[in-house]
Amino acid sequence: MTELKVTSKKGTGFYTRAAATFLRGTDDKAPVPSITLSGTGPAAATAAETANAIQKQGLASITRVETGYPEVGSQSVARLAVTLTAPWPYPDASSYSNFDEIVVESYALDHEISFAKGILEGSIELTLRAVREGVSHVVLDSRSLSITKVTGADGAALDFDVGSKGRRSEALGEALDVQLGKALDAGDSAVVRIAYSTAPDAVAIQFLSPQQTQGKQHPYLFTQCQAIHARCLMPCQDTPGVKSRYTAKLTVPAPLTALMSAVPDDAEPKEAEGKRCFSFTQKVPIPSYLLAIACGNLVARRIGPRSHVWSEPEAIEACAFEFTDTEKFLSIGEKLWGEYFWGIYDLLVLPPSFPYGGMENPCLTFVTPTLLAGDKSLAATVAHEVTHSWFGNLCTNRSWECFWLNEGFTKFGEHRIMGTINGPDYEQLLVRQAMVELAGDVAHFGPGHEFTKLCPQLKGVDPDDAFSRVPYMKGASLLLHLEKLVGKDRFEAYLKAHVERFAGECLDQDDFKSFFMKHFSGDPAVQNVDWQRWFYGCGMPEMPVVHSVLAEKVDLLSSSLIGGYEGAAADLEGWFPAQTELLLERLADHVKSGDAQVRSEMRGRLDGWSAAYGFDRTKNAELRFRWLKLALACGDDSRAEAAIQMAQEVGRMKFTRPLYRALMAAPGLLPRAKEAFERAKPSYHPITAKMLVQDFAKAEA
Ligand SMILES: CC/C=C\C/C=C\C[C@@H](O)/C=C/C=C/C=C\[C@@H](O)CCCC(=O)O
Ligand SMILES: [Zn+2]
Repeated sequence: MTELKVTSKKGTGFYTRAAATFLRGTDDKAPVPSITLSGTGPAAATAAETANAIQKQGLASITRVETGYPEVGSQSVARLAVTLTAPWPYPDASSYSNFDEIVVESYALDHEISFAKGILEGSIELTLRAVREGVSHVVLDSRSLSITKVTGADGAALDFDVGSKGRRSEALGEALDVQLGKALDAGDSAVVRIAYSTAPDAVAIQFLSPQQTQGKQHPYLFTQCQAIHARCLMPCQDTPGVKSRYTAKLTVPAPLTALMSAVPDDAEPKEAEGKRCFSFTQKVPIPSYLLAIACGNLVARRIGPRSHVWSEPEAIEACAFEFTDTEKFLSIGEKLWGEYFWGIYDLLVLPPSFPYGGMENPCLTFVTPTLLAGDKSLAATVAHEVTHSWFGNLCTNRSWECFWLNEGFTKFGEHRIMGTINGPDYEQLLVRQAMVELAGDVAHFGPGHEFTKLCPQLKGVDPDDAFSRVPYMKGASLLLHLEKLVGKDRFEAYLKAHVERFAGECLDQDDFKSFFMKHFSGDPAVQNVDWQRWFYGCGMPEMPVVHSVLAEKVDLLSSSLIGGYEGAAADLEGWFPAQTELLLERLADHVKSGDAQVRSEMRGRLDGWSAAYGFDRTKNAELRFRWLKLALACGDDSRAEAAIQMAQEVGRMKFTRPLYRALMAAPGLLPRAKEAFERAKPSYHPITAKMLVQDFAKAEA
């Protein structure tokens, strides 16, 4: 093991310089397994800061900072495990694009959707602006696109290559490098037009046959671009660090309707020769991950002054009923964070294979049909997506390494909106419930895992692999912590100022911190925030202090049930479904932390609980999912079929992945789970299928 030992009372700068000298002096083909930094100070913080500084200088990729910091003699030692790699040459860990030299200001899409071939065929015209002197090429992200022609503004062909200079990988796809035919000065514009078609197995797109839709008459298509799947749809700078305006023309078979994350140009499409042509404009610059397309037999109902809900005709009444609170969420958001910027706020309820609860596509949030509980009880997801109108869509994370700036702010905002409606005690209940779920995800990765950091490193990593509740709830925990330091009113004023400052821009954790510290400049309350630990520390964050009578009621009932009380329907009278969710989480925690005897005892009580509370009959997907997971954790094989059925019918990964994982973990059920997965695979969205293939590979390894 090659080791650098630095023993000093000096600070981070000293360590960083010493580590940098050491790294530069080594043969860069030989990996350096570890560097040990020892110091008499708080070595843990120093190690984390050093790792961050080394990374920021592009000297090395730090695989992990070990936690533990044992005492060696009188010193506490922090160990940095370092893998020496060539500095990352691109401005974003998840993109090959050279957006530090030239940016896409706007683009125009022109596509025909071919359901027969399972592809989109057409072109994109990019308007570029150089941001450096002498730029002669543009590098775009792409994945499996068939590119037929690349031309400039005058129609003359431009040279291009795909995946050259090692810019091709499983995680990032292939760089499309286009020569502009001249060197641009900073501020100069250029136009590039690319004719291409998408691949039939594009991960961003799911094509559904008529049989897979509710109406069974027409095909359906929808996209999911977050995090880095827009490159399967179009050559683009697929980084949240670049925002562009777009227009689009979509030609689809009649009588289908096309929708996009934009405002339709016309009330009705142009129709001719069995085809319909829709056009759209998104005049607010957005990052590539917010591009979205849907096409199917779709109808709309008005649900508010600026909102419609869209779905297949068979579900439209249920959808219109479920989402009537949308305008309430929007107007609370406006009070808290300022003007709603996007004109319309429509919802599209997708088929069950939609992989997420919701996706904040501007002007047209996509949501899962698992929100249709029939009693509006799961509409908090809409409050979440509405909150993205400010946090994420307007003030955007600069890269996926600071995804928490989208999701942590949004989770905080979602809870605040729901708390404004149902009271602060309810908000605290949601926080408590979300922290339980966060603990589950941290335990799943392991408490020292890179992905448990608020700002993880993602070089060479598929962001889908890093996705968890960490950016959501560790991020929201940081905001709750800061709010506690400065007080609620001052924090609310700060959030408004944050939106004003970063609207239309991108930010990372350093921008966030600088602005926060400037806003509260000189305030002693914020001088001791341990930013390093919040941003780069692994594992669970400090738990927000939660006082919730609603949550206490849950604790009381779960203790009674665990203690042998049989339960009665009246126990849950007047309860919010979120309380019942927490109850089921609590019971599952008890089972997971117990031994075989505990599992068997709890298994024996399941039928009684279901008789009392109707768990086996619930139509609420959140409750059904938790109930089935609890049953599997207890070793109750009699409910395995119901779990398999839910995992097969619902493609929302929040449910599908843990259900399969629970089945895989149950003694003897792995082959049955695998067989069920193989049968259902053709109906899953490609992202869900990809993640499940990985989950099964891990379980079988
Ligand atoms: C630190 C993590 C780094 C990068 C991840 C970035 C994107 C992850 C990618 O997998 C896409 C995520 C899309 C999420 C969309 C909606 C979620 O808020 C839904 C949450 C789960 C659910 O309710 O179903
Ligand atoms: Zn979100």
